[in-house]
Amino acid sequence: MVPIWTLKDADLAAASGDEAEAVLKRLVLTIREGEFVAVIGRNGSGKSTLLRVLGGLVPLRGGELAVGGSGRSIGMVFQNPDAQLVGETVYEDVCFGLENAAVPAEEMPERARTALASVGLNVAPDEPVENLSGGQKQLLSVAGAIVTGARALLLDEPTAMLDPASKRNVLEAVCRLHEGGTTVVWSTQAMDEIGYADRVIALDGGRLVFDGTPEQFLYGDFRPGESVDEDGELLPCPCRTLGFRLPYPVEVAHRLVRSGVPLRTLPLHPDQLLEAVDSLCR
Ligand SMILES: Nc1ncnc2c1ncn2[C@@H]1O[C@H](COP(=O)(O)OP(=O)(O)OP(=O)(O)O)[C@@H](O)[C@H]1O
Repeated sequence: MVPIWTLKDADLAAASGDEAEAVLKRLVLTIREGEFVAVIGRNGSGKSTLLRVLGGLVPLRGGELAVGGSGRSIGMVFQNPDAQLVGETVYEDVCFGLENAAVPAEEMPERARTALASVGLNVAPDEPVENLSGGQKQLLSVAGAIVTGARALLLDEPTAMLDPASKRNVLEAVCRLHEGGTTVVWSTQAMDEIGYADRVIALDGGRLVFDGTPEQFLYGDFRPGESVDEDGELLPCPCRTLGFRLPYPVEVAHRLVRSGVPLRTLPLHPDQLLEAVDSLCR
């Protein structure tokens, strides 16, 4: 797969420039065409900064960033939608990116309608942006990022303000784009979202502390069908070691395995857990 972003020893200081304040520290990372990368970490760990660096919004202080392939055709969603919404109305805002991308005027209404529908933003196109709720603004900013058909998306906690149904709409819309080949970098605090990615990277104090698959992050070295010591701890895995909470279905799976239930798959989502339990009962 073609590399899109390659970071070598990337360093970035906070505004003070003090080494102790560094926000990215010697980061070595390559993100390739077609990947769906979930970026996780506590508040202040450097997730937004990393996305801004990849998006070319913040220059590095040290090290290198090479950008290739579809890294030049990106759609971005900022953590705070107010920092990115520019139109007075919903329609104007979602068309802004289309104008910049020189999309013919006659194509705009249909493309805008499709993008708004795909994230499930059900408001009138002439609704003033200032009347939208925080979550509706977040949906609008996701629609604005995907409307141009960008081949790479940088999404900074795009579901942080969304209700469960809207969160699902956005996840499904982004998963559909990923299935069509779009590269996705998605930062999140929500552990239940990382199972949609095919790669997880974890940051801690600006350093990369994990880089692997969701299964490795959530189940460590455990393999389906293996048994564990019933008196032992839950399965050791980077998610727990790094102090994050397991997603609920994964925690249930860990407990089932510890109780001697021979799960044949490693569920990441609630429906996969149901399927895994169902298959044991058949
Ligand atoms: N413009 C800025 N000026 C100075 N320091 C900054 C700036 N932006 C971020 N920082 C610092 O960089 C560090 C990483 O911040 P960043 O926003 O990247 O973290 P994050 O992981 O996205 O956090 P959160 O989950 O709270 O959004 C923090 O210590 C923060 O104080």
